[in-house]
Amino acid sequence: MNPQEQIAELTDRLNFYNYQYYQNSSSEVDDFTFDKLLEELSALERQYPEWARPDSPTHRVGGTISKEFATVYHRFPMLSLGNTYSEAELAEFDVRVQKGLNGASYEYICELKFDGVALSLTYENGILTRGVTRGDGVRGDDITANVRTIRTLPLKVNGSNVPPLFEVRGEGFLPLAEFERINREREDIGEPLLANPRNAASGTFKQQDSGAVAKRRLDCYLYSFLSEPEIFQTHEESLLVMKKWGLNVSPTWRKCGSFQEVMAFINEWETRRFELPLATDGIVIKINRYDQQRELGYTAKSPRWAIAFKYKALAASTVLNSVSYQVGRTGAVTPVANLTPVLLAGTVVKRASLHNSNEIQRLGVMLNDTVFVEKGGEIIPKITGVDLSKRTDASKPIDYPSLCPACQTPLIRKEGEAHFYCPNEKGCPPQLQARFEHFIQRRAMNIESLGEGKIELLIDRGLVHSPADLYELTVEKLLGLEKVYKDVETGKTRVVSLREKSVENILTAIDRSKTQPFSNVLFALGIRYVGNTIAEKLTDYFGNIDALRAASYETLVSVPEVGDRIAQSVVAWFADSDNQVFIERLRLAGLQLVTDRVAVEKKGETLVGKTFLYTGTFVNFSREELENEIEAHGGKVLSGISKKLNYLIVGENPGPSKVEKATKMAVTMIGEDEFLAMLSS
Ligand SMILES: NC(=O)c1ccc[n+]([C@@H]2O[C@H](COP(=O)([O-])OP(=O)(O)OC[C@H]3O[C@@H](n4cnc5c(N)ncnc54)[C@H](O)[C@@H]3O)[C@@H](O)[C@H]2O)c1
Ligand SMILES: [Zn+2]
Repeated sequence: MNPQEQIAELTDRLNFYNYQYYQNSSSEVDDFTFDKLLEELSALERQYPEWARPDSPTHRVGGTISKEFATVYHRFPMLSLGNTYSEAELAEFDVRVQKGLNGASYEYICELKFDGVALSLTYENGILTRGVTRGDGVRGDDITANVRTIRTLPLKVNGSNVPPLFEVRGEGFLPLAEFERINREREDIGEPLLANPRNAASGTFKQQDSGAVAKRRLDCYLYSFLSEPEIFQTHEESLLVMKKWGLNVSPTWRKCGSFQEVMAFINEWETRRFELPLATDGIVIKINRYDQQRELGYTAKSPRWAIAFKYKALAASTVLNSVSYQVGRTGAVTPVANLTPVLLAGTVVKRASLHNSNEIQRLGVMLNDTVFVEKGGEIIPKITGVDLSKRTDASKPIDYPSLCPACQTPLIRKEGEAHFYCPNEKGCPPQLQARFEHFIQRRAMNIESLGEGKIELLIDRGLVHSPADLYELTVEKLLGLEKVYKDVETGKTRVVSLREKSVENILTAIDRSKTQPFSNVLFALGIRYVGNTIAEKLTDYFGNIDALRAASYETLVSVPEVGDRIAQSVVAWFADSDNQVFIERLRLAGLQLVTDRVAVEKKGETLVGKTFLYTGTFVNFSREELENEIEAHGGKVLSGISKKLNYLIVGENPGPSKVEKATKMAVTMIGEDEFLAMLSS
């Protein structure tokens, strides 16, 4: 390839990666590879400026705007950041700063580089009026409704000297715990897993249904303040005041007076960042004084007064000793790599996920190979490659089992799915155990006193085969049972024994589970693809198990959020005679198979993410109607005045103490008319 072709090829390729990344929230390559290719293109363009294409990604912010949202022009452009992975290049940046400031002294503010989605938020008269994505830097998508679902983002800012109009910028992200929760739930119902927290956050912010967005608890850290005229002298001052006004500023930033201090900050956070509740991919270094920022200025794509130092994904190399195969609740078989223990990002890694057999093939990994293990945003490290230079005759191909490792049933693979499955749903021990664990979890029947090995013990002794058997347990059957567990890895033993107190706890919890609402029972049944949310939708629609059982495929697909796959799965589940017996046994045991709640019909989303309390009487609504109206529009009714309350709706003859408390806590008070206007806004 000649340089012109090379430039064209790189331009097309990087534009494609950008498109996938910003438009479809998916990464075709890892960030390090992307950044290296961009650098390569940049170097070629410097050498052969005549071949640089007008659509080159080197001069432009990578994002795009979409048709699904209204387009908003930014008051101030939203730029990217220059980045580097090396200390030497960072030192060069420092030298450029020195020169640019003609020898004047300066300070840096170092912050973590949060790995999410850049957001611009506008406040008018203290009220959050607009949330916009970075887009192409000049204009972005208006995602105000979605941004309002972020609980830590104040809908109203209170404080002294708040300018009538200002903009704050920050990073919207999906906390790691939330990312893991969503993936556990997806795994539970057989949905494909979200790849990483950044892409998950990006995809979530772009959803049309802000009710669905609210269910994923997005969060946001703010790191920049803009107003005209400027009201601060330094970035530090802006961070302190934002914090004081209740805007969520991460406490991890530090002022650094020298390059050495910057390096110390970078080194300190290389491993500490894994303790943070969100994914980070580097450090952002910014000149503190605004006048010096102005003096240094901007390129077309990024400020000259700031730079990102990005951490290479932390990697270690170690030996793959064996592969274990875990069988999940749905029968899906997941290969797990057992490694020679190795230190990575401050923790000892002994295991890594291999996802599925495609992944083993893609990596070309063999037993006894030396492999690279990386820790990214996710908790479980992953194998990213094989060190072929260390491969010896000892390397042997991984024999993917054709039989279930637990029950020896031949595994099957459904078309279009990456996983192999054990089809022996009713007899495969790990599937059985996982079904029990699903049944007893808090969001289902809430019998968690059966956790930690106790269920295993009951299955082991043949006391329970189906969750319905739980309701026939007695003190006599349980008292005195004991089992010694030996950890294969550590050799340590653990005794699980059922004495009087734990037997009492178990039986009480089982008894109490009979009052769990129908939607919990429905979720507990473990019908594939019927997660918590779908169980609630089905409950709202059918109201009881008999109506659901009688429902045809056509009826089911007409239920909100129920698609083809779920409907098929529900029909198939009820057609199974064992499941019918199961339900009858649960009915006899006294479980709730009918709902007692009156479904609130959804009317709109104008109140999503907002919280309300009311006081007094109203012209258009009874109190109950008012509550229903709030919920029907996606809002939430709180039980008292707290920091979490956004609006107090004040009717006639309001309670003086509520009004007084709301005034003291600066809660926004609105009348019935304003509330009506909000409903339809
Ligand atoms: N893997 C892929 O396919 C692919 C494709 C496109 C881009 N990317 C990655 O994205 C990068 C380009 O994205 P970019 O233009 O958003 O640049 P960037 O993410 O490297 O840096 C700019 C962004 O950093 C964020 N940020 C986080 N913490 C911050 C803080 N404390 N202060 C200021 N900003 C902070 C802001 O959102 C800002 O817009 C590339 O370098 C690459 O690593 C990857
Ligand atoms: Zn099996």
